[in-house]
Amino acid sequence: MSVPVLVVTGFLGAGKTTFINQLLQRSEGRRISAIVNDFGAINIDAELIADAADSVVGLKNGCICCSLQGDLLRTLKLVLSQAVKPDHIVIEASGVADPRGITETLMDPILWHDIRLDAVVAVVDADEVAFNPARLRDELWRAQVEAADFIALSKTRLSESSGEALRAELVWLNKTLVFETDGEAMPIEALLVSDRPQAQPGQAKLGASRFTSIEWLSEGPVCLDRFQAAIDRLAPKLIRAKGIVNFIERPGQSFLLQLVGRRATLRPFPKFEPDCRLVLIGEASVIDSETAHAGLAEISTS
Ligand SMILES: Nc1nc2c(ncn2[C@@H]2O[C@H](COP(=O)(O)OP(=O)(O)OP(=O)(O)O)[C@@H](O)[C@H]2O)c(=O)[nH]1
Repeated sequence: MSVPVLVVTGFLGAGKTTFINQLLQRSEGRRISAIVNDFGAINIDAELIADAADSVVGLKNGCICCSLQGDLLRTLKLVLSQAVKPDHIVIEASGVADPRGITETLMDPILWHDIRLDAVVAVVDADEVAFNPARLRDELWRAQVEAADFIALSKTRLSESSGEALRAELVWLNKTLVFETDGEAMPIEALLVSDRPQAQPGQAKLGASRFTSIEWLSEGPVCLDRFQAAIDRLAPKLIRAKGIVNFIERPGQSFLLQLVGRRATLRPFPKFEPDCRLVLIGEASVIDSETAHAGLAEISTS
């Protein structure tokens, strides 16, 4: 019997990891292996999912829709070679991935008998679209939504906006299977088993080259005020940042930074990690590694 695969796609910071964690929590005893692709060289998402899934494999430093297609195949083989096969495999695509590259990989003959693409879910950040309606015209955003069988709307409760433009767009794109990620009625049965049409091979894919991912590592804790000031300065140039940091002022406690568009949060991280690591993602035309590192340099200066 082939193992069904659920692909979770969605723009940078849309809420894919959060959604997968919710799904895993409601999976009622199914054995689920997760494959998580972070665009940057540091795989924060794999760590955020680690406790909830049966097994988690992180694929980093590239994108599984293009440069890491081979790695995805090898990882799937590895997951399938476990003593006990999973009931389901969930793949979190990076936020820059065009899902068509992934669905094509899943049809590779070496996996034909072992897995079957079951469904594609696109997580859509309703708050971001309300704030930035131009996102509806973004080619990558559209490719992710168009490839999806289901749309999971995240952050629907963050703003007053009714999300009318978004809903109209989804109807126009013929996306009727829409649900809210933080709604009680997440359609687990539909998400973990469904029939789907074959993807059309040969369509041009929107690669990761539009975005750049910048890593920053620092040994030991940093100064909280300087860190916040640096993030504030860099935020307008970024689409996404995440990482684990710890501060001189809060010994023994690590914090998880999440920045999506204009929203940044810093929350206690359940594990203590002595060093700091951040991934910053932006449009390559807006930010480069040098500018980002210059912006972060002050944090580490004692
Ligand atoms: N209020 C609210 N916040 C959310 C929701 N979904 C996700 N978030 C927050 O949005 C931020 C990004 O969520 P993630 O789940 O890491 O997003 P992602 O799509 O995996 O991000 P990338 O892998 O970097 O593209 C985090 O701070 C989450 O806590 C939601 O439905 N409501």
